[in-house]
Amino acid sequence: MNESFGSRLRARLDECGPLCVGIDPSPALLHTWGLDDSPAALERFCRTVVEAVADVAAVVKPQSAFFERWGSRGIAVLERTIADLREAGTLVLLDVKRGDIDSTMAAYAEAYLDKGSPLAADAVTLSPYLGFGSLEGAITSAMANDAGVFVLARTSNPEAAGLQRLVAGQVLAGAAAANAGHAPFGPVGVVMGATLPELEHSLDDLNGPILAPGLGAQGATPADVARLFGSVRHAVLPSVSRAVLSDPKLVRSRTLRYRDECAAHLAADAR
Ligand SMILES: O=C(O)c1cc(=O)[nH]c(=O)n1[C@@H]1O[C@H](COP(=O)(O)O)[C@@H](O)[C@H]1O
Repeated sequence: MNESFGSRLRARLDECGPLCVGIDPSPALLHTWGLDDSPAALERFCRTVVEAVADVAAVVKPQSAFFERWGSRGIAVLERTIADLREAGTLVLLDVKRGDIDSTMAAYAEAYLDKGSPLAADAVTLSPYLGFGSLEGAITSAMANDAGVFVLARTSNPEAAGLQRLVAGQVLAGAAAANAGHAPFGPVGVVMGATLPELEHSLDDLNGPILAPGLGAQGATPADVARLFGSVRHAVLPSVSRAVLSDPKLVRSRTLRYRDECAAHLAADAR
C-alpha cells in the first residue's frame, strides 16, 4: 500500500458508490439475529456483514465500543474483522473517536494508524475537544502511513448542537489547512451528521471527505444527504449501521438500496 488515503478513497467511491456501512454489533442486534451475547457470536455477526458488504460498500466502519465491551476477546474479533475487510479490498474506518494531548495521541496513532499495528485501519475517527492542534501528530502519522482521519465537526446527535456550533468553524478551518494542496483529497475528513437541519458552514474549501452518519435509525434519508451535501457530492460518504444490520438476510440488499438511493439523490439534487 503506497497510494494516499485520499486516492484510495476516491477510487473506492468511484468503483462502489457513496456509502459507508457501520458494523455495530450491539447486544440488541445480536439478539435480533438469534445469537447469544458472546465473542463467538460477535465474530459470526462480523463475518456475515463482511461477506455481505465488502464488495459493495466503499468503506466499512467497525464501531470499536461494541468490541471493547468484551475486553481482549472482543479486540481479537475486531483485529480479525479489520484483517478480513482489508484483505477483501474494502477501506476500513475504525470508529474510536479518540482525542488527547499530543504524547497520548502519538500512542493512539501508533495503535490505529501505524501499518505494523494489529489494529491498523485505513482511517480513524478523532475528537477535536482538546484542540485541533492536539491532533497534528495523528494527522502526520496518518499521512506517513497512507491513512486518513475523520474529525468530529457537527455530529448527528441532537445534544451536540450547542457545543459544536461554537467550534465547528475551527475544526473545518484546521482540516482545510491540513488538506491544502493534496489531490484528489487530503487525509483529513470531517464528520457532519446527515441529520442536521441545515449546514451552517461551507464545505467548499475542505478538500477532504465528509462522513455523514445518521441515515436510517437516526432519521436521516438519502434525500437529506443530497439536500445538505449536494454542493460537495463527490466528497460525501453517507454512513448507515442499524438500518442495514437489523436482518442478517437483508444486509446486502439494504446496503445496495441505501447506496443507490444516495447516489441517485446526489446526482439529481446536485447544485
Ligand atoms: O463517527 C461516527 O461514525 C458517528 C458520528 C456521528 O455524528 N454520529 C454517529 O452516529 N456516529 C456513529 O455512527 C453509527 C450510527 O449508527 P446508526 O444510527 O445505527 O446508523 C454509530 O456507530 C455512531 O457511533
